[in-house]
Amino acid sequence: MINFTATYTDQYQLAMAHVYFENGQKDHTAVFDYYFRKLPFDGGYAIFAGLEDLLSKLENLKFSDDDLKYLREQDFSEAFLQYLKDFKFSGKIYSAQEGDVVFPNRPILQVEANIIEAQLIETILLNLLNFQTLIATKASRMRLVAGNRKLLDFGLRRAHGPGGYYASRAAIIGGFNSTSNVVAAKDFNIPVSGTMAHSFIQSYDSEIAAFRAFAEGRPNDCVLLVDTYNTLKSGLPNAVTIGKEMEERGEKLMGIRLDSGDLAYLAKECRKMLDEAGLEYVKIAASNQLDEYVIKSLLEQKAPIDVFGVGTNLVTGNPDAALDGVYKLSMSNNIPRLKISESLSKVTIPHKKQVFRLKNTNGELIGADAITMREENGIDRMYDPQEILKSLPVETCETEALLHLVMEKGKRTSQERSLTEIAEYSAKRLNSIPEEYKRFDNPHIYKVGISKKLKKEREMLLKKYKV
Ligand SMILES: Nc1ncnc2c1ncn2[C@@H]1O[C@H](COP(=O)(O)OP(=O)(O)OP(=O)(O)O)[C@@H](O)[C@H]1O
Ligand SMILES: O=P(O)(O)OC[C@H]1O[C@H](OP(=O)(O)OP(=O)(O)O)[C@H](O)[C@@H]1O
Ligand SMILES: O=C(O)c1cccnc1
Repeated sequence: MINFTATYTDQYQLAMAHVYFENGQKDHTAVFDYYFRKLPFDGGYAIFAGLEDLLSKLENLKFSDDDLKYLREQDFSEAFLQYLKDFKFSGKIYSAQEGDVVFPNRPILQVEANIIEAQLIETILLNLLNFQTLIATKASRMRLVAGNRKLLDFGLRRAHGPGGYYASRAAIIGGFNSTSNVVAAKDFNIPVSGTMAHSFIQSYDSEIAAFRAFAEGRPNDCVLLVDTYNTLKSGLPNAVTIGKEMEERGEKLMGIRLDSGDLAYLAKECRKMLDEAGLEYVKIAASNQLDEYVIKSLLEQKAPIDVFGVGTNLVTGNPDAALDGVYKLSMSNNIPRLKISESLSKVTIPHKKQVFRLKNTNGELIGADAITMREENGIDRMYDPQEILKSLPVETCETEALLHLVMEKGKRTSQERSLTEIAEYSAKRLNSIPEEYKRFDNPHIYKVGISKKLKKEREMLLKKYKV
């Protein structure tokens, strides 16, 4: 595993920090916002993931002796290297809760720290949050269509290198039940599960001999892969024989797995044959390049599949290579700052901020999050940050503040939440979002607006900096 020390950063962060240090600006303060601009998978929402992981790493972030030795060979002053020797993150973080449903162009997290610390944690923050949010979102789309059927993560072998470790964590947040990834299961306390490979069957002289050996060796989690030679003529009949042998020993065959061919047709035929043999309890698992669309289609075809094993399309976030999450400066030394762009959608929002989820008086979501200055009390109208003529009256809405203080003086403000707690919270939050935002085709666009005060501040700064 990679050693997460403070060199898990981009060189330009160190170069900028060096300059701040040499210019006597090391105690200048900064506020940065984390947000993304485009929802992945052309979907209507994203699931925020990676926060607990990030906080743990920030609590322990420092430059090792080895790091300092390496940096000494680069172009940094001795005084700066001495500063880095004692570096630790001692700032504040306000954040959405991990697992929450989030939308584009609104802060998900805000960092307040001295400028060097805030800058040096940018890369690790983006690296952890962007990837896990992408994968948790992908996983949640499969959970939406799979109903209460089991979803297993099979992705480690297809993942982008060690990214598979974090993909397995994020998959659980999105609603997967277990993983085949042993190291992630061990480290994150995830249920581990697995079946068998084709090689196991090939390595015996006959399929039935392989099945028998496995059933005898693993009677408690025996899932037989039935498609190595011929699913309906060989694999399934052999699995039935083994199932019956296990019954005679007072054991139960847990399942069979299909990994090729027409999964709906084969699952229906296998279910019939298993039921006719009195093996109604034997589960049917399916795998082979599954994703949310194939799972949805299989279930629409009424395929009697109990368990879906998903690898490639889960852990690579296919077809989206990355979440475009960014980290933008919104205040420097208590002065609000702005980044100008030709496109209003890319003009940043200055100030320390709060984000509110808006609900009607019955407590139902109205499909909008409002961004205010942090100290503002309530909001009566929210304004579209991009289309200046659009606004929405919200004075009668109930509001839920979404950004919470999660780190102060570089330490968590509350106990680390377990992955199970995060996954349960995420399911609850996703459940509260109306269906229109969750459909795959042309989902409703969730509204994000800014308060009048923030709008005015932004316009003032736009005037000041626009050339
Ligand atoms: N009934 C079905 N409806 C929709 N999609 C299906 C159905 N059955 C299988 N699929 C999906 O169709 C794709 C089939 O891919 P492919 O043709 O490579 O598989 P295959 O026929 O099993 O070949 P191989 O033996 O090389 O794995 C997979 O993504 C699979 O999950
Ligand atoms: O299709 P994915 O969603 O990526 O799921 C993972 C795949 O990995 C395994 O195949 P592989 O050919 O690597 O090994 P095997 O010989 O055990 O089938 C498994 O049988 C799945 O087909
Ligand atoms: O346990 C399995 O069946 C498994 C694990 C990893 C990849 N494919 C399948």
